[in-house]
Amino acid sequence: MAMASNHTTDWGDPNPPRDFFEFWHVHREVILVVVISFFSMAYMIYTTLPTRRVINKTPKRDVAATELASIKPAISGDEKSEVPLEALPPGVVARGPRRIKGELRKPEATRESSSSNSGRRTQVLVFYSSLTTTTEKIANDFAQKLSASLVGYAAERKDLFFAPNVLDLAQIDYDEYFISLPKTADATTPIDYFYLFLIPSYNIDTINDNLLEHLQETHHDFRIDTSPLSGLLGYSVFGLGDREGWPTEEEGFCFQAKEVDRWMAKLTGRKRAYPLGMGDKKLDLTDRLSEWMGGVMDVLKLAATTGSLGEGVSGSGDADESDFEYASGDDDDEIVVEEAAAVPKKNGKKKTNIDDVEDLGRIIKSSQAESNGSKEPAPIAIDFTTYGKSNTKRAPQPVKEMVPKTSPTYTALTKQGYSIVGSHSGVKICRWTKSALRGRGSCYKYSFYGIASHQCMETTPSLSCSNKCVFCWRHGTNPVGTTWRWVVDPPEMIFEGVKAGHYQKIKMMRGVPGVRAERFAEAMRIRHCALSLVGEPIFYPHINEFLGMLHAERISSFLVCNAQHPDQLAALKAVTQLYVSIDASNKESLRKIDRPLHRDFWERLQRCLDILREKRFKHRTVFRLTLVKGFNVDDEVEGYADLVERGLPCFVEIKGVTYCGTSTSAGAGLTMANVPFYAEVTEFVTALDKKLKDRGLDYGIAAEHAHSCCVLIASGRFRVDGKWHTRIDYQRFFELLEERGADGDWKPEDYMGPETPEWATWGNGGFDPRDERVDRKGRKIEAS
Ligand SMILES: Cc1cc2nc3c(=O)[nH]c(=O)nc-3n(C[C@H](O)[C@H](O)[C@H](O)COP(=O)(O)O)c2cc1C
Ligand code: SF4
Repeated sequence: MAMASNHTTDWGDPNPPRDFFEFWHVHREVILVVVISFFSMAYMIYTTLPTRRVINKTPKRDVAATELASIKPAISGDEKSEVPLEALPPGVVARGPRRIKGELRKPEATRESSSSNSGRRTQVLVFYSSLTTTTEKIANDFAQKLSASLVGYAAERKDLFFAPNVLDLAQIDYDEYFISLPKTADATTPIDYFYLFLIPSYNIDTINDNLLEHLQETHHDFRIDTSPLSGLLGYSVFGLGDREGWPTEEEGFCFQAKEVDRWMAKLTGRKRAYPLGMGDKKLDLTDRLSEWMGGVMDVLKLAATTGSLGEGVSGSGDADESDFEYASGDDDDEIVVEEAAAVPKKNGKKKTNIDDVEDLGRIIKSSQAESNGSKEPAPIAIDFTTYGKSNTKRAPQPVKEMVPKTSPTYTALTKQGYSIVGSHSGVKICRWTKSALRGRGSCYKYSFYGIASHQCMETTPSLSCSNKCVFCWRHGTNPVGTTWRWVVDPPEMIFEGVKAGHYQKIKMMRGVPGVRAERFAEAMRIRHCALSLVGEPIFYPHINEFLGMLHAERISSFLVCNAQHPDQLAALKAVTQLYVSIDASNKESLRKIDRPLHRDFWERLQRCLDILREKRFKHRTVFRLTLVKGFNVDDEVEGYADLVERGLPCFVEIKGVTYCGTSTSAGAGLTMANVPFYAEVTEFVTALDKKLKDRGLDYGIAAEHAHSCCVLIASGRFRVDGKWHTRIDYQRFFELLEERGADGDWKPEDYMGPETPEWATWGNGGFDPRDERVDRKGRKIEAS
């Protein structure tokens, strides 16, 4: 009976159980239901809060619970265009009990549309530390200049800034600025804060250490959001140091500014508005500072106008921020063995083979609908590469776009980071450009020819090509064809479009950890153009006009072609350096490796070599050999020597194919095993050099870039008094061009540059000593 009564007990039982176990036994079902319901409700409430990281606790540091200091709005909303900058009263900072909370990132909506009634103002705070007063003076002077510049801008744009406040880090309470943002008493005048830091470095104990400790502790304090300053509009740091005592960054030059920059990235959750600047007070402080200030001003105006830092590759607030590295495999025209690029799924089917002529038909069809709706008359198709009989019976076809926006090719290319310009051109920034911006090394073309990688634009006016090379890492994305059968975009449009695309991508690097302000500023002036991205640049019917536009802006041109378009090659006007890719030394090997669409591919290659031979006293001509083990290395040295003898190029670049990824390339069976070791590349180069010498040809091994597995053989024409001069005098090239015109008469020797730096010459590795060596994860590599 007792048992039965226990089972039937409920909240109304007049005989409640006497001990805990009895109670549990009797009420367990009800208790469980209540407990589960409670937790479910709590969870639901928690997950629907606007921000999940609200911590309603006082931070570990004591914060005085005083009234908020009141602040008069600087101006009323309707007066804003006439009222000058007004200094923010020092009492602006909040002193009340603090509710530390994280913030969701603001939507990147432009402020312009709402600025008239938002009444937001931007307050720049210039923090500095100083022991021997250099930075103090600079900070005050800097703030004055900034203020003057903002007054002008505010008058123009009706956006008002408060006058910058200069704050000595030795005098302020860090809690007020670095645990949360200063708050204003007047909620109707919301203020956006922008922090600037001027930090000298000291390897002795100074106030800098307190600041750094504070930033670090705040980031690690579990009671505070890891990015409590994410509401900042932006921040940027400038370091002062002395290279006399601390010559390099590794030896401590500006080390504390770098640290402040790093911790602020974490605390602000990626709000680095402009790259870290650094100046040496005895050498270049004025130049570097004004450069940095110029950049900061531009970003400030943008941020104040739009409420955001604009598009960008975000920096990182996470623990690995200094190790942030990009996925590689996007080096310029490097040939890379990698996983075949997957074209987006269509009807659930993944397409991994290449777009070929049949695919083009499909692309054309898909774009047909688009152009049918257009009222524009279709441009006339140009077929300039095929000289076969024309099919007179075929009905005239409307001309289509090579890469229409709706095509899978477009989607795949943009996913890979290309900006497609018009309907057949592309631009992308290569990993060396990114690397050079961060002082982590430039591409081999810097070592060999003095190309500044951070000022180099990589582009192509034709995404289409006439080969299907087994190692092409654009498999599945680039269209192919033997004839130009597409709409032809005007060169002006391509030129403006690729420049805009390039600059936009550079700007996106602004917040990336490690980007140097100095290089960033330089990168905003393109000096070189590598026409080699993907596809075949001379396929584009207006390539000469396009080159003329580059040169008119004093942008050098390195043009790479695939030795399949002899007529276009012959008609090519001046370029700074002209490349022909030689992917194999004999017909069979070339067929296997390049899988050319032209039936007379070998004859075309031979004709191209003859043209190059003719041009060698006009252009700097280069053979590019890409070594793919198992395809074009073994037993081919003799054949390559024959080709060199035939074309007599100024230079022969020999490069091992690059590996990136794990699987085979487009069914061609390429794996890591096809990537030669550097020792194998050098062995091949030595053998080729010997063969050339045996034939009495004046060539020698001039330079190397072991990092990219690349070696340069040069003609004796570029050896002066026993020293190699493989670099280019770009200034002289443009002078010659401007004096004598694109068809003018001059020789490559006329714009031969200075001596190849010793570190780049054969036997010395080729790594620029100014740069820091890091591995793929960004870890420093010690010099061996
Ligand atoms: C004791 C001492 C230590 C220094 N340590 C470094 C250092 O580690 N790295 C660096 O780049 N500069 C270092 N400097 C150079 C200062 O950062 C540089 O002179 C700076 O301009 C000083 O700014 P201030 O006059 O505002 O204090 C040091 C200078 C002194 C006097
Ligand atoms: S030449 Fe220019 S595009 Fe090519 S790898 Fe170097 S920096 Fe990049």
